Amino acid sequence: MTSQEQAKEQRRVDSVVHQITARIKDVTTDYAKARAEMKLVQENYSANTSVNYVELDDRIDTSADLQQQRALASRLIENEQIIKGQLDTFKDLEASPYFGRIDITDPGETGSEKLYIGTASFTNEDQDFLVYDWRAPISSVYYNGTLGDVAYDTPGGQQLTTLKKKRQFLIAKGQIESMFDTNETVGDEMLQHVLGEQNDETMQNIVATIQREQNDIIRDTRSDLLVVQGVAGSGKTSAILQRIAFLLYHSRKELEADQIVLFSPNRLFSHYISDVLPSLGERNMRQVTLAEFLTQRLQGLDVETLFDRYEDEDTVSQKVRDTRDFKESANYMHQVAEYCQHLTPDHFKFNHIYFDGQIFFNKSEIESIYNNLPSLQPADRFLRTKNTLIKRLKYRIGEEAKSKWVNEEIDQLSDEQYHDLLGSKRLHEFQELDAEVAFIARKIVTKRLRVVYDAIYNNYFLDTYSQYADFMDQADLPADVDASIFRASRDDFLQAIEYHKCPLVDTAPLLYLRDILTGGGQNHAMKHLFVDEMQDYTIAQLQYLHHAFPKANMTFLGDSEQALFRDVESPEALLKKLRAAFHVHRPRLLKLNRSYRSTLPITTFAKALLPDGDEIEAFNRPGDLPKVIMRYDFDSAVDALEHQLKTLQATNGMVAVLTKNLAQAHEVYQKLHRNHVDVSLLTDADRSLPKGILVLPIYLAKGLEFDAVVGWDVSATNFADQRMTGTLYTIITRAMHQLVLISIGPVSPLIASERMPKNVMEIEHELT
Ligand SMILES: Nc1ncnc2c1ncn2[C@@H]1O[C@H](COP(=O)(O)OP(=O)(O)OP(=O)(O)O)[C@@H](O)[C@H]1O
Repeated sequence: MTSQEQAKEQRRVDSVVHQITARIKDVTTDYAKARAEMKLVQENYSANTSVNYVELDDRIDTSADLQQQRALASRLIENEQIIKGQLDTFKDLEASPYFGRIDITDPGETGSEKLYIGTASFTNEDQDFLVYDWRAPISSVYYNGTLGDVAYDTPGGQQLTTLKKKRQFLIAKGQIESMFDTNETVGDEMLQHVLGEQNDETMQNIVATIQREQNDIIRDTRSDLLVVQGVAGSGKTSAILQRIAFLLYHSRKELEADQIVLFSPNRLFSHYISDVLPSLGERNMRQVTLAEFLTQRLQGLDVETLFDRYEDEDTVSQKVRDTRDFKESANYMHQVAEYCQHLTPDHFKFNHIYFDGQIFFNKSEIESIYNNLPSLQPADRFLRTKNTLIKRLKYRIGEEAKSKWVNEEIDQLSDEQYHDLLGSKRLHEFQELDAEVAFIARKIVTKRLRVVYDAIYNNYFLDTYSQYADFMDQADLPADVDASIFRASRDDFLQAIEYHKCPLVDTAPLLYLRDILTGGGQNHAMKHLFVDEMQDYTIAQLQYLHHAFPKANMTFLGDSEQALFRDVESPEALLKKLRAAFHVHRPRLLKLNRSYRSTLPITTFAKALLPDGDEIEAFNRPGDLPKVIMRYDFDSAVDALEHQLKTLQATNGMVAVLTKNLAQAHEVYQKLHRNHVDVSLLTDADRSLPKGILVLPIYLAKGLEFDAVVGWDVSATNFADQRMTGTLYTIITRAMHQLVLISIGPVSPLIASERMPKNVMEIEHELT
């Protein structure tokens, strides 16, 4: 590229930046005005609330007034936020207005048109686009097309054009740092530059360098189930976030950020990705971990997490595993649904409803209400039972209101308490005093019997735990499941419930059963459901999520090779299972085989670990060979670790020691800490990554990446067989630039295998 050409492009950058700066000035003035207006309304609002609050007769007028002011305030807040958002976007554009240029010639035209593409659109006063948003229909030409004729989708249908030139820029602080012309989707020079950088504490957007196959995921608006199998570091998480930004842009009117939910692997991850959408001018979607979601739905129970399960995974027998596999299968969930559909009233596990230690509604009464209803769907019948109970409760409130104690209580009321009970009713609104007293009496009793109402409302009259145990008693077991082990798992469930705990394996079927019988638990407002690290979910859990968000399109992303503590499943087999379980219309499987995160030597090493690692395509970024260090006792292994950490820290920002489980993380952390090494131990409760050296179990590092990684104790004892391949592979692929593995005693057969070429690593034995 000639320097003349670069100077010409720089002049355009200067001109665009100049116009953006001018716009920032205008918008800053608008913002100041919006804030001043907002402040005025707020002051007015608080003055009104304080003056009239105690004057009873003014209450109603004031509240109407207040409501108006509240509405005005929320409009102003919204306005202020929009202006603030614009301002942030323009400030980002001012530093780096665009990253790409395409020259296109439309059919029938002779000359070509230059379009510049950036993170957001910018138009001048004549409404000419100086920068196109990366999500605009025309921008897909930049990501998808090689030079020549290309087609792109627009709301009006497919359009054709000829792509004459594609240019990439790296612009910082208004200066072009480098630019390249490329015929590829996005040229490798640019990627080399971006990927070679040190890790930031949070993830960055990748809009300037989105690859063609990632673009397919991002711009898919057709599929109702999109399953992405992507190797470690292939940009699955990045693709999710850019996809969300894309969907929000394309359905501005119909889709809000909080109608999108992302299930993320852990809380650290939630923090790690939190800056991406704001950097693209969008609000973050909702984020939840599976453990948080289940705990929220099973309030009062301490739900076992996947992390708890990993901790004692080594001790589980094959027979127990078979039972667990059954309970996590689509077949089991199907049996739950069938059971609920065919449940007869005499098999319902109704509970008495108690008040003050006495039975208030007897379960036989509840059963007979249910029994006398026509045979509808279980949930409808349950709802009607609930309504009948509420009616009966109201009747009993009416009766109770006539009793002596209530009258006595009314006599004891102070004026203020009396007014409070009247609520929105006004004094003397009743024609007769008796009516007013009767009203107050009902209020008193209603308040007293609130617990009964709550018990009905919250469906406490159905003992879902016993019901689920009853389901297990009649479940149809597959041949490989041992009846006595299954029976024991039923007893374990009931025993856990006694202690207010719930085994993870039972959560999805239990919730499913509860929802079908009681008609709750479905969120119809959610339009998109994303699951990252899908390989860590069971089919039963995914099926429950589909049930819980029935209107949501689903995007599931994962890497079957990163399944922790279990065997790998092919993506095709998984899609087949999902298809059968979900009854979707437009499923699609996409694969990402190119890995971007790690250097070539690290990816080559990781590939060699996997039986079908050849499918992984490494991005060619140079770096040191991974080091495997063997020591023969814990103390000398820690010495080696300390030494390595010192070296790694000199050239790397984020260094992590990754262990198989929390117990080992504790052990290493304590020893390092005692030796005065500045380290932090991360646990499930942590939400952000501190600076310096980190020690954490691998399951908390899922989805994350570090400049340098030390894999702790990759010995034959710790990583004994192929069931640990996924765990080891996940550890290795967290490293961007440097990787060290330390083994106490002989190294794992997974590393010392025939398949592993010796030239992919540097081995250091302890000299004894
Ligand atoms: N097109 C791209 N341009 C620039 N960087 C990219 C691109 N795709 C991926 N990356 C970078 O590669 C790294 C890995 O991406 P990401 O975390 O999205 O991968 P992943 O498939 O979710 O990984 P894993 O399954 O191993 O957690 C990140 O640093 C990301 O920024």
